Amino acid sequence: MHMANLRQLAVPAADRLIVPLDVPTLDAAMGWVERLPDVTFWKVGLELFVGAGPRVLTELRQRQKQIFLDLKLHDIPNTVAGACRAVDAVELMTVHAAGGMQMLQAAVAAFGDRGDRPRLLAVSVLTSLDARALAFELRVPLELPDYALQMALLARDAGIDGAVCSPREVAQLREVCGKDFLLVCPGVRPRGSNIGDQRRVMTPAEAIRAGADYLVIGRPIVAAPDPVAAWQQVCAEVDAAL
Ligand SMILES: O=c1ccn([C@@H]2O[C@H](COP(=O)(O)O)[C@@H](O)[C@H]2O)c(=O)[nH]1
Repeated sequence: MHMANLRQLAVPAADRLIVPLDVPTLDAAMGWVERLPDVTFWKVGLELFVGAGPRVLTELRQRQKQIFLDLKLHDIPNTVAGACRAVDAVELMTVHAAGGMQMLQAAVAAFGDRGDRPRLLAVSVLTSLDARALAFELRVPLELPDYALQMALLARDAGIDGAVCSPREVAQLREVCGKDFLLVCPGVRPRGSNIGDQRRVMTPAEAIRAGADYLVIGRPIVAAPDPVAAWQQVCAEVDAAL
């Protein structure tokens, strides 16, 4: 199934949720996989990949889990292409749109027409940034939603399959980038939960209704007093929004 067609299909909520394994060791990661057996899609980010190495991908694969390798590659084109060539058997992986057209095209080209290639996502604007940081720290002379859109369009023009964006921008990106552009949203917080270091958040139901294909939800589930109940609650909220 082409992932971008999820919204047109009756895909249950659980298959649209990705839970990050933001832990330092393989044991800790596999502990979560056992504790939340209904989670089918796990995200491996920098902390776990640096701490546990590629073995974590093998372990997840052996358990028939889908994998989002979220390394947010951002380097010169040759280096990013080399890293992409080394990636095997993951469903999704990330590069930074801010790496520019040549870097994005190098990432796409690195996979060639490999049938098992991951869907490539470009991070548009990190969900931990707000308009003030974009303007006064990064000195980007565009409004944040416009910049996020430009980053997504750059990625799409480079042949990237989709973008990581805040739910706040997902409706606009969906409208402009089209129905087949995969949109994956972190920065999702059930009502009343702690936003932590996230800055541009919406609830799971709002994010799905706005056009997200997948939601990435970590701490509201894993830091909840009862993570299984928190997971089930998010699934119910998303199911009701579909
Ligand atoms: O813009 C981005 C890109 C990636 N992330 C990642 O998503 C999860 C979010 O975890 P929470 O605990 O739900 O905040 C985390 O692994 C980030 O690395 C993001 O938050 N924003």
